[in-house]
Amino acid sequence: MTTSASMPTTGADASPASPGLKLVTCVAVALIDADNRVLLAQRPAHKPMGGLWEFPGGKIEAGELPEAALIRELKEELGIEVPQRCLAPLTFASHSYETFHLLMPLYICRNWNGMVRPLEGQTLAWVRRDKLRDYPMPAADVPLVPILQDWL
Ligand SMILES: Nc1nc2c([nH]c(=O)n2[C@@H]2O[C@H](COP(=O)(O)OP(=O)(O)OP(=O)(O)O)[C@@H](O)[C@H]2O)c(=O)[nH]1
Repeated sequence: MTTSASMPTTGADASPASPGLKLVTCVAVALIDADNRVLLAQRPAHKPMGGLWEFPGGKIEAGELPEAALIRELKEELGIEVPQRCLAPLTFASHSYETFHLLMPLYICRNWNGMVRPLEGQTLAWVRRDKLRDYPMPAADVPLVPILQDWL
């Protein structure tokens, strides 16, 4: 089989052996600044997977399109306005956690309006390509990092 940099990756535990696992659809973005750095946000300590670093985004609500959900989350979390045309799909995560299966498209975006601010008290970091591995991430995100690094 031929592989490509943008080939989606599937978590090792994602298999039909996990029937009944709730499917959670979430959407996330790698925001890339003028210095080619990527924005990561640290999950608050009190939340599941607290302390890990993730791409900004969140759950898609019922009846919501993925891009609309992402635009909404970026406004709520970071105070930025992202035109839909500035969101380009990169890859996706499909990963079984213990209590749910996460399906998460990952977009990339280089252009937005406004200044990125941590509106939910989250810690933010602008991370260079070769430092991405220094930031512990949720298991679903681990296979996304080399795809993003190839692209950067
Ligand atoms: N935004 C985001 N979520 C991720 C990433 N990787 C990953 O496993 N997730 C998981 O996807 C789900 C995202 O939903 P969320 O951000 O709306 O949920 P949450 O647990 O932070 O809070 P909430 O349940 O109060 O809304 C969480 O379970 C989160 O751990 C990622 O890179 N970005």
